[in-house]
Amino acid sequence: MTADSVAMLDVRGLRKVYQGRGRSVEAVRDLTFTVGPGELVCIVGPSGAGKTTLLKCIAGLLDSTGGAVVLEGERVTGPPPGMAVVFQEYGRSLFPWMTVRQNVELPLKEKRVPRARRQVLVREALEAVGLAEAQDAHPWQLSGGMQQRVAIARAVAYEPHLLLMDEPFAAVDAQTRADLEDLVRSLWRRLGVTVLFVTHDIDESVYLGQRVIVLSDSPTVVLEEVAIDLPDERDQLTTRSLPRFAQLRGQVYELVQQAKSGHRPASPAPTGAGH
Ligand SMILES: Nc1ncnc2c1ncn2[C@@H]1O[C@H](COP(=O)(O)OP(=O)(O)OP(=O)(O)O)[C@@H](O)[C@H]1O
Repeated sequence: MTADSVAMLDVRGLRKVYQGRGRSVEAVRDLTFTVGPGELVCIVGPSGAGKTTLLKCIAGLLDSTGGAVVLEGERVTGPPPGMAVVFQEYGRSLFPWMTVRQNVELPLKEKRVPRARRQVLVREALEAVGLAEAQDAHPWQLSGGMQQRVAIARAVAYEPHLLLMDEPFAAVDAQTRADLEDLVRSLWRRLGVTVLFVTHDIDESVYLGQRVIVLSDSPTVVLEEVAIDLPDERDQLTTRSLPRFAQLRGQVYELVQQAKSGHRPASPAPTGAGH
């Protein structure tokens, strides 16, 4: 990103301390990073690193203790209109009593999109994820991978500026996962949406991302950012067998191992938030 371009997402000195009865847990210590418009950025980190905490703060679902999340120049203080989230638990994110079409349409009704436009957006989104035929089915009649595609269609139909994905493919089988990864890449390239994708899968982060942000263990800071200089045209077989893919995977793997053993960056990331 150039210095004068406006960040789509600006996370500045983010800190989150959970307060319990007589006990506090510092989950996120000091996170600073930006995501430019149209970028696809992956975040990896060891289990418990605070990835979900970070995403909830970005999505405005959780108040931070310090620092700021700024989306398109506006500080996030609650769920922002320009954002959609796809969670890991597709089973719980779709309403079982609604059809596929109704599930995809629901957020558009809440956004007060006129009926005719809603129909176009729903149809296009279901076509984009290959589920046009299943629009009258109920989620429980579909496989796990298909349900997750409905969740992706719902997010895409909403026309978000920023799409947040929280380990969205952790619960599907390997073959479905590969298909869904390709679906995300093709939607991203076609729609020009900005994507922030959280995963614990190192291969997935390298395959998908233009950039991988590696988090330390909790209390979390950014350990390192790795630029993924693989060709934009990616496919599961060719890309994953490139020597450069193996190098990048090795580099990210090494960083995640360091994170697990408690390694912190040599000089702390600038907080810009004065704490
Ligand atoms: N509501 C809560 N109250 C207290 N501590 C919490 C709460 N939620 C999370 N934590 C703690 O904050 C830290 C980060 O948790 P978080 O779930 O964000 O990590 P994660 O990277 O998403 O983990 P995983 O990869 O295992 O899903 C952990 O130490 C966790 O125990």
